[in-house]
Amino acid sequence: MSDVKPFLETKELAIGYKTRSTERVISENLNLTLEPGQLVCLLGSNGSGKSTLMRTIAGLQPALAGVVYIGQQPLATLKSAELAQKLSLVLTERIEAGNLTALEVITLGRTPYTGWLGALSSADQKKIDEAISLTHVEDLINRKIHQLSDGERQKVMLTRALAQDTELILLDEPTAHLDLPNRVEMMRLLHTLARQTGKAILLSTHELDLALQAADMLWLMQPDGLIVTGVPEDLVLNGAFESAFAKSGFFFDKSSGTFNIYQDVCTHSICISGDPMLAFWTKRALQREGFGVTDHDHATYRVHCDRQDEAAIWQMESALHASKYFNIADLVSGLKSAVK
Ligand SMILES: Nc1ncnc2c1ncn2[C@@H]1O[C@H](COP(=O)(O)OP(=O)(O)OP(=O)(O)O)[C@@H](O)[C@H]1O
Repeated sequence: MSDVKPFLETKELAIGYKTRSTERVISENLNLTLEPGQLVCLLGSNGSGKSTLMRTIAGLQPALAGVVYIGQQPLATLKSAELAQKLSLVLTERIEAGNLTALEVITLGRTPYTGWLGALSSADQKKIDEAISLTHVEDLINRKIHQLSDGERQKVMLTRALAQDTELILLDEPTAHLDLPNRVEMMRLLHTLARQTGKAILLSTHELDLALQAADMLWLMQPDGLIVTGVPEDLVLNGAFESAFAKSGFFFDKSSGTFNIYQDVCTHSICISGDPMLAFWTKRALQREGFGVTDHDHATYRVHCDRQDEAAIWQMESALHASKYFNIADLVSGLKSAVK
């Protein structure tokens, strides 16, 4: 047991929606902890309850049962100004920022310390400058918020949360509007931030691959409403990761860490050997074409891939054929004619 005091803890928490006559429980008996310096990714399929959990932890909607502790204090006992000094929340939705510039929005992050009309102290200014330099938004700060792209605005909202300087940062789908390089950069930034600043960061995301690489812990919302937590690699090896996204038509390949589409596998198995990177992409192409791929070299067809003088070469062999190919497209055509 770790004796580190968590920044966030839930005890027997139930989340969901209640009207006068109905109660819809999304998930219950949740005992979750988030420790200093941790980056935790909350994953789950559409409608599994990620936003509901985020909103409940942030105090935007009531828990159906149980308690959320922020620091060591029950959330329900914290005044909103106190909460704003402990927890910042970045949502994906477009914010109504009127005619404000990015810098003005970032500066609003200091409101819990200065009050609405409070003047910025040099300490406030320092926090703002640090946040801007951490997220590299120097070129955006003088632009109006409504003139920024979704991805640019997302970065500004993260900067505002950093300026707010809370122990706990919650982000609902922070990579939703970003292109691939910016998604990778955002995850890397959040990971580094958690490490460098000791803040605890919880984010919900559909970026399974990036979450597997960047998160210290995953909180996996399962289709049955349970949340399984653990180090990403443990959850892959024990099958929890795969079952959180169980759906017919695809499967999670533990050996490559990728989701693959199921194909109708034809009766012919191909043994692939040779250069590991060439073999990886060759396997992908052959599986897409419906070939079974095996490690056994007594398979009817064997493909050996190699590099000679920088060029890639595929040698295909069977009892009846032996051919050389210089790209995957030709190899696939060759195999298709060979098995006819
Ligand atoms: N205001 C509401 N009242 C009743 N049910 C709701 C309400 N908002 C969401 N739900 C339901 O609660 C469940 C969880 O929704 P939630 O938005 O938390 O899922 P999510 O994991 O964030 O989904 P997504 O990945 O699609 O964003 C869904 O079945 C949804 O239909």
